[in-house]
Amino acid sequence: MDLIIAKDYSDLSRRASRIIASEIKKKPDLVLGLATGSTPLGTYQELVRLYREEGLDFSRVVTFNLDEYYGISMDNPQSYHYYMFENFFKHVNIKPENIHIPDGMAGDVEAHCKKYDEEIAKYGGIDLQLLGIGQNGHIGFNEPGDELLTATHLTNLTQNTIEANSRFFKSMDEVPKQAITMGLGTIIQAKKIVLLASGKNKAEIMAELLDENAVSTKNPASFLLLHKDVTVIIDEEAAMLYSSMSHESGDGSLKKFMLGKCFYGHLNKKRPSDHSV
Ligand SMILES: N[C@@H]1[C@@H](O)[C@H](O)[C@@H](COP(=O)(O)O)O[C@@H]1O
Repeated sequence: MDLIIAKDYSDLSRRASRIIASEIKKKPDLVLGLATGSTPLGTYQELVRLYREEGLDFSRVVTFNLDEYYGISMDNPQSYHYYMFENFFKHVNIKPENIHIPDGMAGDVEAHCKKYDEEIAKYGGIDLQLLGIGQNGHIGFNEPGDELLTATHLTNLTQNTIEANSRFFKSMDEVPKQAITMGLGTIIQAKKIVLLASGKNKAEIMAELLDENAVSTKNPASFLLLHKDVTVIIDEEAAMLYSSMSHESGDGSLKKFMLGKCFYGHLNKKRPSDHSV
């Protein structure tokens, strides 16, 4: 796992978009896994800018979104369909037939989920998966619990997630209580993963993820520690607890981060104390 500590949200968004752009240039028919929430918004804006100003070509890119609320239709402004079209798809030259998002109104959910995974497999799996993280460690809508499911499935949202996501809705009652999400297996099979976290409200979960070096179903994102190509990009606010804990280790080294390398992106150089494994 590589860790990049970006200066702020704009820096984080630029860095994430550059990684995605470089993968598209290497493989124009990239299979791109996409996330929603507020964190990737800046990344989408940057990608749109790269399309407009630098001709980044999405015409052969295939996308699969991580998740969708269950019980709301795609024209509902709170749906992830709506979000993706408004914030990204309608601004670039992606082909509608190359866009895949779980259907929140699917009648036979089980069959729909199965088909979603089959479709991903048909394209040879996801090349690059973009991820945000919930304050409770959820990725997609894989919530902490006693077990985590591997395949795409219908899931119940935890109270913590319902509360966190209620900021996008008029009232708590309107927040869907269920969602369709890719499973941990689908996510972890992506060839490359980029996880983004921004802001103080992600500091605790990021410290837990980066400092503990342990895998637990209580923190679904911890399974990313097992993946060989994960880049975590966080801004200084989200790194707040992680950095200070590490710096308090005495010699100023980021010694707890043993599984990969830490890179202070905005300083434009590796710190002498950084670990590379
Ligand atoms: N299902 C999405 C996740 O994929 C996302 O990572 C999370 C964090 O959202 P935000 O970036 O707004 O903090 O929100 C939702 O629950």
